[in-house]
Amino acid sequence: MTLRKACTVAGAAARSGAGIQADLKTFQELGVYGFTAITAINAKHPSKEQGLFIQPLDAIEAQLLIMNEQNDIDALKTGMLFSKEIIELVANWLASTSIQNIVVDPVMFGKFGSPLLDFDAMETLKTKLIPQATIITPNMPEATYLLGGQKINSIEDLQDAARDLMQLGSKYVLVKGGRLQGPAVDILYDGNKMYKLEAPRIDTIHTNGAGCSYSAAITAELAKGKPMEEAVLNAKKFVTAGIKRFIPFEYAPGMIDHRAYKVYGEDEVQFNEI
Ligand SMILES: Nc1ncnc2c1ncn2[C@@H]1O[C@H](COP(=O)(O)OP(=O)(O)OP(=O)(O)O)[C@@H](O)[C@H]1O
Ligand SMILES: Cc1ncc(CO)c(N)n1
Repeated sequence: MTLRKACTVAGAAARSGAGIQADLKTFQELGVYGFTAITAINAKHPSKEQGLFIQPLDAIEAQLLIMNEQNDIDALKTGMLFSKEIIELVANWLASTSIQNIVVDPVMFGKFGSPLLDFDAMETLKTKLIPQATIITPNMPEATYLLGGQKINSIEDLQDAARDLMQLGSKYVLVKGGRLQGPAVDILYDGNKMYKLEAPRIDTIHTNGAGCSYSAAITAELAKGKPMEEAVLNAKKFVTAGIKRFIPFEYAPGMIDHRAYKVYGEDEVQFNEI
């Protein structure tokens, strides 16, 4: 069997729970080969004011060109892109390729609200990148910002947000309800059918990288040729297992364990059309 290739265009995260490192670990665990293009280095520490190092555009462009030299990328995800200029570069490059499966994780904030997207980049994200996406995977605050301030406080609000976000032009929308109370519910919508994914909530603060790894797992599954519904369900199982076996960190919330799915097997996730 040919080894499928998945690619991530995202920021590096020093603790490796989130960002490029999380993506690469996820690709490896799910059996696809991973390519990376690093847009920024996120190395925040409580004792340091600024730990975000944005990479020059020519460095990012060089990585994109190298990754796609053989024109054999099966699926690609974007994570932290930070600026209008980087989003434009990635969007223009994507339009020049024949990549079929494009997962856009519209990363805007770190776990505790540090900005990972420039305030003037939102419009470019919405008009240049998202229309090229096969699926977008916003969490609740990201969905709210993409929808110009629409509040999300319930599962019904997640459903409304999924419907409204379809207007931005992706083929599928996955709105993640990680910040709601109760079970961990996400909504998948294809413009026609709507699905609810539900996993038991795990009582932990160590969920760093859950979102990045979720979109990376969807990318890996799409690279293997899985249909979207199955790709999202497998990805949810992957991320739920990772949260369950979290890796605590001393002075800050720790991260998910990317090995968990392979080591301990899958967890119960309900997937129903609603
Ligand atoms: N405590 C938890 N127990 C079980 N599942 C959770 C928990 N917290 C989040 N999830 C699930 O993890 C996935 C990621 O969701 P979340 O909304 O936290 O994304 P995110 O904010 O983008 O994550 P991050 O910023 O940490 O990368 C979703 O499927 C969500 O339902
Ligand atoms: C580099 C990077 N990407 C994404 C996130 C969001 O979790 C983060 N904290 N850091």
